[in-house]
Amino acid sequence: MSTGPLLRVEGLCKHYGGGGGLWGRTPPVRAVDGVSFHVQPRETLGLVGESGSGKSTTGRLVLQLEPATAGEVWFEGRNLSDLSTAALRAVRARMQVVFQDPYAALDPRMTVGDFVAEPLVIHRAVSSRSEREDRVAALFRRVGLNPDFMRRYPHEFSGGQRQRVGIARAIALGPSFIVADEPITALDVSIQAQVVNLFQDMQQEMGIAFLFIAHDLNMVRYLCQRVAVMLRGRIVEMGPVEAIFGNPLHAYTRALLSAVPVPDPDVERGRQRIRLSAADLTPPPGAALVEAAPGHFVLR
Ligand SMILES: Nc1ncnc2c1ncn2[C@@H]1O[C@H](COP(=O)(O)OP(=O)(O)OP(=O)(O)O)[C@@H](O)[C@H]1O
Repeated sequence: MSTGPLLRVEGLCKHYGGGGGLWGRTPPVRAVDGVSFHVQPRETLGLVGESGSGKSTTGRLVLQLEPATAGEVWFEGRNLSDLSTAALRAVRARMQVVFQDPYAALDPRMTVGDFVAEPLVIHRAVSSRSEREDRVAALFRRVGLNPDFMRRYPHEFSGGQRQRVGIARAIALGPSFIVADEPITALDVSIQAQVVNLFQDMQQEMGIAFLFIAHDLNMVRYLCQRVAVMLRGRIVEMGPVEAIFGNPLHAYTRALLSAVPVPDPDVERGRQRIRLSAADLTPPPGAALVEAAPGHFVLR
Protein backbone atom coordinates (compact mmCIF):
# COMPACT_ATOMS: atom_id res chain seq x y z
CA MET A 1 0.00 0.00 0.00
CA SER A 2 1.16 3.54 -0.72
CA THR A 3 2.40 5.85 2.03
CA GLY A 4 0.50 8.84 0.57
CA PRO A 5 -2.83 10.17 1.74
CA LEU A 6 -5.65 7.73 2.41
CA LEU A 7 -7.91 9.56 -0.06
CA ARG A 8 -6.90 11.89 -2.87
CA VAL A 9 -9.42 13.63 -5.08
CA GLU A 10 -8.19 15.38 -8.23
CA GLY A 11 -10.24 17.76 -10.40
CA LEU A 12 -13.55 16.11 -9.58
CA CYS A 13 -16.53 17.38 -11.61
CA LYS A 14 -20.20 16.50 -11.76
CA HIS A 15 -22.39 18.34 -14.23
CA TYR A 16 -26.11 17.51 -14.34
CA GLY A 17 -28.42 18.10 -17.30
CA GLY A 18 -27.69 20.67 -19.97
CA GLY A 19 -28.30 20.09 -23.64
CA GLY A 20 -31.14 20.79 -26.03
CA GLY A 21 -34.79 21.11 -25.00
CA LEU A 22 -38.01 22.57 -26.34
CA TRP A 23 -36.93 26.09 -25.35
CA GLY A 24 -33.33 25.83 -26.56
CA ARG A 25 -30.12 24.75 -24.83
CA THR A 26 -30.03 24.84 -21.04
CA PRO A 27 -26.67 25.13 -19.31
CA PRO A 28 -25.68 22.16 -17.13
CA VAL A 29 -25.78 22.45 -13.33
CA ARG A 30 -22.13 22.39 -12.27
CA ALA A 31 -22.83 20.67 -8.95
CA VAL A 32 -19.13 19.88 -8.46
CA ASP A 33 -16.70 21.85 -10.57
CA GLY A 34 -13.04 20.89 -10.28
CA VAL A 35 -12.66 19.84 -6.66
CA SER A 36 -9.31 18.57 -5.33
CA PHE A 37 -8.43 17.60 -1.76
CA HIS A 38 -6.90 14.82 0.28
CA VAL A 39 -7.64 13.09 3.58
CA GLN A 40 -4.88 11.56 5.68
CA PRO A 41 -5.35 8.35 7.66
CA ARG A 42 -7.15 9.06 10.98
CA GLU A 43 -7.91 12.62 9.89
CA THR A 44 -11.28 14.37 9.87
CA LEU A 45 -11.73 16.84 7.02
CA GLY A 46 -14.81 19.05 7.37
CA LEU A 47 -16.69 20.02 4.20
CA VAL A 48 -18.84 23.11 4.74
CA GLY A 49 -20.84 25.50 2.58
CA GLU A 50 -24.42 26.57 2.05
CA SER A 51 -27.18 24.29 0.81
CA GLY A 52 -26.64 23.39 -2.84
CA SER A 53 -22.89 24.12 -2.86
CA GLY A 54 -22.12 20.51 -3.88
CA LYS A 55 -21.08 18.87 -0.60
CA SER A 56 -23.31 15.79 -0.81
CA THR A 57 -22.55 15.30 -4.50
CA THR A 58 -18.83 15.37 -3.66
CA GLY A 59 -19.43 12.70 -1.00
CA ARG A 60 -21.34 10.47 -3.44
CA LEU A 61 -18.63 10.84 -6.10
CA VAL A 62 -15.90 9.93 -3.61
CA LEU A 63 -17.83 6.80 -2.66
CA GLN A 64 -18.40 5.96 -6.36
CA LEU A 65 -22.16 5.98 -5.80
CA GLU A 66 -22.48 7.86 -9.07
CA PRO A 67 -20.06 8.45 -11.95
CA ALA A 68 -18.09 11.69 -12.11
CA THR A 69 -18.17 13.85 -15.24
CA ALA A 70 -14.40 14.26 -14.84
CA GLY A 71 -11.64 13.82 -12.28
CA GLU A 72 -10.10 11.05 -10.25
CA VAL A 73 -10.58 9.49 -6.82
CA TRP A 74 -7.56 7.67 -5.35
CA PHE A 75 -8.14 5.58 -2.25
CA GLU A 76 -5.46 3.60 -0.43
CA GLY A 77 -3.13 4.24 -3.34
CA ARG A 78 -5.46 3.08 -6.12
CA ASN A 79 -7.37 5.00 -8.77
CA LEU A 80 -10.94 3.81 -8.22
CA SER A 81 -11.95 4.30 -11.85
CA ASP A 82 -9.30 1.73 -12.90
CA LEU A 83 -10.74 -1.01 -10.68
CA SER A 84 -12.76 -4.00 -11.79
CA THR A 85 -16.23 -4.46 -10.27
CA ALA A 86 -14.86 -7.14 -7.92
CA ALA A 87 -11.96 -4.94 -6.80
CA LEU A 88 -14.30 -2.00 -6.28
CA ARG A 89 -16.55 -4.19 -4.13
CA ALA A 90 -13.60 -5.00 -1.89
CA VAL A 91 -12.77 -1.28 -1.64
CA ARG A 92 -16.38 -0.53 -0.63
CA ALA A 93 -15.81 -2.50 2.56
CA ARG A 94 -13.09 0.02 3.46
CA MET A 95 -15.08 3.21 2.65
CA GLN A 96 -18.50 3.65 4.21
CA VAL A 97 -21.20 6.29 4.64
CA VAL A 98 -23.39 7.61 7.43
CA PHE A 99 -26.34 9.68 6.18
CA GLN A 100 -28.19 12.62 7.68
CA ASP A 101 -31.56 11.03 8.22
CA PRO A 102 -31.08 7.84 10.17
CA TYR A 103 -34.65 6.68 9.57
CA ALA A 104 -34.44 7.07 5.79
CA ALA A 105 -31.27 4.99 5.81
CA LEU A 106 -32.95 2.15 7.70
CA ASP A 107 -35.26 -0.34 5.98
CA PRO A 108 -38.46 -0.29 8.11
CA ARG A 109 -39.13 -4.00 7.40
CA MET A 110 -35.70 -5.13 8.55
CA THR A 111 -34.75 -5.65 12.19
CA VAL A 112 -31.95 -3.29 13.16
CA GLY A 113 -29.77 -6.35 13.83
CA ASP A 114 -30.23 -7.57 10.24
CA PHE A 115 -29.50 -4.06 8.98
CA VAL A 116 -26.18 -3.98 10.85
CA ALA A 117 -25.38 -7.56 9.76
CA GLU A 118 -26.08 -6.95 6.06
CA PRO A 119 -22.57 -5.80 5.05
CA LEU A 120 -21.06 -8.74 6.99
CA VAL A 121 -23.26 -11.12 5.00
CA ILE A 122 -22.71 -9.43 1.63
CA HIS A 123 -18.94 -9.47 2.07
CA ARG A 124 -19.02 -13.01 3.52
CA ALA A 125 -17.30 -11.82 6.69
CA VAL A 126 -19.28 -14.27 8.86
CA SER A 127 -19.75 -17.98 8.34
CA SER A 128 -22.54 -18.91 10.74
CA ARG A 129 -25.66 -17.45 12.30
CA SER A 130 -24.14 -17.48 15.78
CA GLU A 131 -20.98 -15.73 14.58
CA ARG A 132 -23.17 -13.13 12.90
CA GLU A 133 -25.12 -12.53 16.13
CA ASP A 134 -21.93 -12.26 18.15
CA ARG A 135 -20.46 -9.72 15.73
CA VAL A 136 -23.67 -7.66 15.70
CA ALA A 137 -23.89 -7.76 19.51
CA ALA A 138 -20.29 -6.50 19.73
CA LEU A 139 -21.07 -3.72 17.24
CA PHE A 140 -24.16 -2.71 19.22
CA ARG A 141 -22.10 -2.51 22.40
CA ARG A 142 -19.41 -0.58 20.55
CA VAL A 143 -21.86 2.21 19.62
CA GLY A 144 -23.55 2.26 23.03
CA LEU A 145 -26.68 0.22 22.21
CA ASN A 146 -28.03 -2.70 24.21
CA PRO A 147 -27.51 -5.88 22.11
CA ASP A 148 -30.94 -7.09 23.28
CA PHE A 149 -32.38 -4.48 20.88
CA MET A 150 -31.12 -6.25 17.76
CA ARG A 151 -34.44 -7.96 17.00
CA ARG A 152 -36.39 -4.72 17.10
CA TYR A 153 -37.48 -2.52 14.19
CA PRO A 154 -36.29 1.04 13.39
CA HIS A 155 -39.57 2.73 14.42
CA GLU A 156 -38.99 1.53 17.99
CA PHE A 157 -35.85 3.69 18.26
CA SER A 158 -35.19 7.39 18.84
CA GLY A 159 -33.33 9.45 16.23
CA GLY A 160 -30.08 9.26 18.20
CA GLN A 161 -30.39 5.47 18.62
CA ARG A 162 -31.13 5.05 14.91
CA GLN A 163 -28.02 7.06 14.08
CA ARG A 164 -26.04 4.71 16.36
CA VAL A 165 -27.49 1.78 14.39
CA GLY A 166 -26.35 3.45 11.15
CA ILE A 167 -22.87 3.93 12.63
CA ALA A 168 -22.73 0.29 13.79
CA ARG A 169 -23.42 -0.81 10.21
CA ALA A 170 -20.83 1.62 8.82
CA ILE A 171 -18.08 0.25 11.09
CA ALA A 172 -19.08 -3.44 10.71
CA LEU A 173 -16.36 -4.25 8.16
CA GLY A 174 -13.63 -2.20 9.81
CA PRO A 175 -13.45 0.70 7.32
CA SER A 176 -10.53 3.10 7.13
CA PHE A 177 -12.72 5.95 5.84
CA ILE A 178 -16.29 7.17 6.40
CA VAL A 179 -18.22 9.90 4.62
CA ALA A 180 -20.51 11.37 7.26
CA ASP A 181 -23.10 13.46 5.39
CA GLU A 182 -24.73 15.84 7.89
CA PRO A 183 -24.88 12.98 10.41
CA ILE A 184 -26.16 15.07 13.31
CA THR A 185 -28.31 17.68 11.57
CA ALA A 186 -31.58 15.75 12.07
CA LEU A 187 -30.91 15.04 15.75
CA ASP A 188 -31.99 16.96 18.87
CA VAL A 189 -29.25 19.28 20.08
CA SER A 190 -28.95 17.29 23.33
CA ILE A 191 -28.21 14.13 21.33
CA GLN A 192 -25.84 15.72 18.80
CA ALA A 193 -22.91 15.93 21.22
CA GLN A 194 -23.24 12.23 22.10
CA VAL A 195 -23.07 11.20 18.45
CA VAL A 196 -20.16 13.56 17.77
CA ASN A 197 -18.30 12.03 20.72
CA LEU A 198 -18.94 8.59 19.24
CA PHE A 199 -17.35 9.72 15.94
CA GLN A 200 -14.37 11.03 17.87
CA ASP A 201 -13.98 7.75 19.79
CA MET A 202 -14.10 5.79 16.53
CA GLN A 203 -11.46 8.00 15.01
CA GLN A 204 -9.13 7.52 17.96
CA GLU A 205 -9.75 3.85 18.74
CA MET A 206 -10.35 2.43 15.26
CA GLY A 207 -8.16 4.85 13.29
CA ILE A 208 -10.99 5.83 10.96
CA ALA A 209 -10.67 8.95 8.79
CA PHE A 210 -13.76 11.05 8.04
CA LEU A 211 -15.06 13.41 5.42
CA PHE A 212 -17.49 15.24 7.69
CA ILE A 213 -20.11 17.18 5.71
CA ALA A 214 -21.78 19.74 7.94
CA HIS A 215 -23.69 22.96 8.34
CA ASP A 216 -22.86 23.46 12.00
CA LEU A 217 -19.54 25.27 12.08
CA ASN A 218 -19.13 24.86 15.84
CA MET A 219 -19.29 21.10 15.44
CA VAL A 220 -16.74 21.25 12.60
CA ARG A 221 -14.41 23.32 14.75
CA TYR A 222 -14.70 20.77 17.53
CA LEU A 223 -14.34 17.62 15.44
CA CYS A 224 -12.18 18.37 12.39
CA GLN A 225 -8.46 18.88 11.93
CA ARG A 226 -8.89 20.60 8.54
CA VAL A 227 -11.79 22.29 6.77
CA ALA A 228 -12.69 22.80 3.09
CA VAL A 229 -15.23 25.51 2.28
CA MET A 230 -17.40 24.93 -0.80
CA LEU A 231 -19.20 27.56 -2.83
CA ARG A 232 -21.08 26.80 -6.06
CA GLY A 233 -19.31 23.50 -6.72
CA ARG A 234 -15.79 24.72 -5.94
CA ILE A 235 -13.55 24.74 -2.89
CA VAL A 236 -12.83 28.41 -2.17
CA GLU A 237 -10.72 27.87 0.94
CA MET A 238 -9.13 24.92 2.71
CA GLY A 239 -6.78 24.63 5.63
CA PRO A 240 -6.19 23.69 9.25
CA VAL A 241 -9.20 24.36 11.44
CA GLU A 242 -7.35 27.06 13.44
CA ALA A 243 -6.43 28.91 10.23
CA ILE A 244 -9.93 28.76 8.75
CA PHE A 245 -11.59 29.94 11.96
CA GLY A 246 -8.78 32.26 13.13
CA ASN A 247 -7.71 33.82 9.84
CA PRO A 248 -10.34 33.21 7.12
CA LEU A 249 -9.02 34.56 3.81
CA HIS A 250 -11.98 34.23 1.44
CA ALA A 251 -14.92 36.64 1.72
CA TYR A 252 -17.34 33.72 1.63
CA THR A 253 -15.62 31.96 4.54
CA ARG A 254 -15.69 35.20 6.50
CA ALA A 255 -19.39 35.55 5.73
CA LEU A 256 -20.07 31.96 6.84
CA LEU A 257 -18.24 32.59 10.10
CA SER A 258 -19.67 36.02 10.67
CA ALA A 259 -22.54 36.49 13.07
CA VAL A 260 -23.27 39.76 11.29
CA PRO A 261 -25.10 39.61 7.94
CA VAL A 262 -23.11 41.23 5.11
CA PRO A 263 -24.87 43.19 2.34
CA ASP A 264 -25.80 41.51 -0.97
CA PRO A 265 -27.05 38.34 -2.79
CA ASP A 266 -28.29 35.04 -1.67
CA VAL A 267 -26.29 32.80 0.50
CA GLU A 268 -28.07 31.29 3.44
CA ARG A 269 -26.73 30.02 6.72
CA GLY A 270 -29.58 28.47 8.63
CA ARG A 271 -32.21 31.19 8.86
CA GLN A 272 -29.71 33.98 8.59
CA ARG A 273 -29.11 35.53 5.18
CA ILE A 274 -25.52 36.33 4.36
CA ARG A 275 -24.91 38.80 1.59
CA LEU A 276 -21.91 38.88 -0.68
CA SER A 277 -21.02 40.84 -3.80
CA ALA A 278 -21.21 39.14 -7.21
CA ALA A 279 -17.38 39.25 -7.38
CA ASP A 280 -17.17 37.22 -4.15
CA LEU A 281 -19.47 34.58 -5.58
CA THR A 282 -17.89 34.29 -9.02
CA PRO A 283 -14.18 33.47 -9.05
CA PRO A 284 -12.06 35.29 -11.65
CA PRO A 285 -11.33 33.34 -14.87
CA GLY A 286 -8.47 30.88 -14.33
CA ALA A 287 -8.81 31.10 -10.53
CA ALA A 288 -6.97 28.36 -8.65
CA LEU A 289 -6.29 27.43 -5.04
CA VAL A 290 -3.17 29.29 -3.92
CA GLU A 291 -1.21 28.32 -0.79
CA ALA A 292 -1.31 31.54 1.24
CA ALA A 293 0.24 30.00 4.37
CA PRO A 294 1.53 26.46 5.01
CA GLY A 295 -1.40 24.13 4.28
CA HIS A 296 -3.83 27.06 4.01
CA PHE A 297 -5.25 27.46 0.48
CA VAL A 298 -7.55 30.13 -0.95
CA LEU A 299 -9.16 30.44 -4.41
CA ARG A 300 -7.68 33.41 -6.24
N1 LIG B 1 -29.32 14.11 -9.30
C1 LIG B 1 -29.27 15.42 -9.55
N2 LIG B 1 -29.77 15.93 -10.69
C2 LIG B 1 -29.70 17.25 -10.95
N3 LIG B 1 -29.16 18.17 -10.12
C3 LIG B 1 -28.65 17.71 -8.96
C4 LIG B 1 -28.67 16.33 -8.60
N4 LIG B 1 -28.08 16.19 -7.39
C5 LIG B 1 -27.72 17.43 -7.00
N5 LIG B 1 -28.05 18.34 -7.94
C6 LIG B 1 -27.79 19.80 -7.87
O1 LIG B 1 -26.42 19.96 -7.60
C7 LIG B 1 -26.19 21.06 -6.72
C8 LIG B 1 -25.41 20.59 -5.51
O2 LIG B 1 -26.24 19.75 -4.70
P1 LIG B 1 -25.73 19.03 -3.38
O3 LIG B 1 -26.87 18.25 -2.82
O4 LIG B 1 -24.47 18.33 -3.64
O5 LIG B 1 -25.43 20.28 -2.42
P2 LIG B 1 -25.19 20.30 -0.85
O6 LIG B 1 -24.13 21.33 -0.64
O7 LIG B 1 -24.93 18.94 -0.35
O8 LIG B 1 -26.57 20.82 -0.29
P3 LIG B 1 -27.34 20.40 1.06
O9 LIG B 1 -26.53 20.98 2.17
O10 LIG B 1 -28.68 21.02 0.90
O11 LIG B 1 -27.38 18.90 1.09
C9 LIG B 1 -27.56 21.63 -6.40
O12 LIG B 1 -27.81 22.70 -7.29
C10 LIG B 1 -28.49 20.48 -6.71
O13 LIG B 1 -29.76 20.96 -7.07
